[in-house]
Amino acid sequence: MSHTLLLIGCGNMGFAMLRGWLREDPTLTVHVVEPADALRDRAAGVGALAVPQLADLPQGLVPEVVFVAVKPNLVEMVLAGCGDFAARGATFVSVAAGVTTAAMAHRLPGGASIVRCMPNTPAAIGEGMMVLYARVDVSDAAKTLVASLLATSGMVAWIDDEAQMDAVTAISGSGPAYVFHFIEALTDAGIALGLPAKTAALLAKQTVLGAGRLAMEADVDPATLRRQVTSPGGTTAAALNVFMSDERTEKLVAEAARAARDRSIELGKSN
Ligand SMILES: NC(=O)C1=CN([C@@H]2O[C@H](COP(=O)(O)OP(=O)(O)OC[C@H]3O[C@@H](n4cnc5c(N)ncnc54)[C@H](O)[C@@H]3O)[C@@H](O)[C@H]2O)C=CC1
Ligand SMILES: O=C(O)[C@@H]1CCC=N1
Repeated sequence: MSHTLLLIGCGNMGFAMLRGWLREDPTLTVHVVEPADALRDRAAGVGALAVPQLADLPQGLVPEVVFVAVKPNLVEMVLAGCGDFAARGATFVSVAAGVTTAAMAHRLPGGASIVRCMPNTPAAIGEGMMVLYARVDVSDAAKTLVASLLATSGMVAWIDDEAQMDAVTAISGSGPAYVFHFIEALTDAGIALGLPAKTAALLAKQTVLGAGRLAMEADVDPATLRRQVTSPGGTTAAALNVFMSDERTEKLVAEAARAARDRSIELGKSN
């Protein structure tokens, strides 16, 4: 069934979702509000109807879902201009890190239907991790619609405790950047060991892709998969001795995730 959506903010995350939606379902009508000319053109290029500001949208527009993908400090200001959509029954979905549904509700008419989502940028290729939290007053029909739309961007999971959203942000929201950083480091290591840059980059990317898919599809856990690569006294053991001595990697990753979680909490307090 065809749906009418509104996306406010079409930067990195907004466009990643938009591209996923329209690739999976070209019958969707997606209005976009995005002040930056080049980003509006990019949105129009994948089939959206893009305007610079809310006031430029068609009169009487009835979006079933309003996705808000602006920076956290702008969410409340944007929502303050969306009262008419709430009155027409829209469900609001914010992807902003840290911004609570209570802060959103504060800017919308009473009883507005509000969902919070923590997506990630692999949504652009239908491989996102889309984590959702709905306030108690969101109808089952609205939840089903939001989940089905976001399923076009990847895997959907619900949480029922909004406080967990800060941890979710630290793991899957920011997580792609950690993996990209690892790919950069593995590529640089390959180059340092004498591989041509293109070869090193290909090996690093395909290895991360293949390992991720195997971890997802295998019927054993990642620790078992790791052991299957590690011949006693072999090359992998030599490398893992570096990664694993003093639980170096675990400590580093835990510290990084804590920093992201703490920043998410701070972003919530400053709104
Ligand atoms: N980039 C990522 O991987 C993820 C980002 N998020 C969240 O998504 C939100 C957006 O982040 P990014 O896309 O990375 O930032 P971005 O800066 O790439 O995109 C924000 C967009 O909002 C536009 N904008 C500014 N004022 C506006 C207004 N009044 N009306 C409409 N659009 C306006 C900007 O021109 C910009 O294109 C943030 O709240 C962030 O916490 C969540 C998960 C992952
Ligand atoms: O860095 C950020 O704040 C956003 C939220 C999760 C990923 N990017």
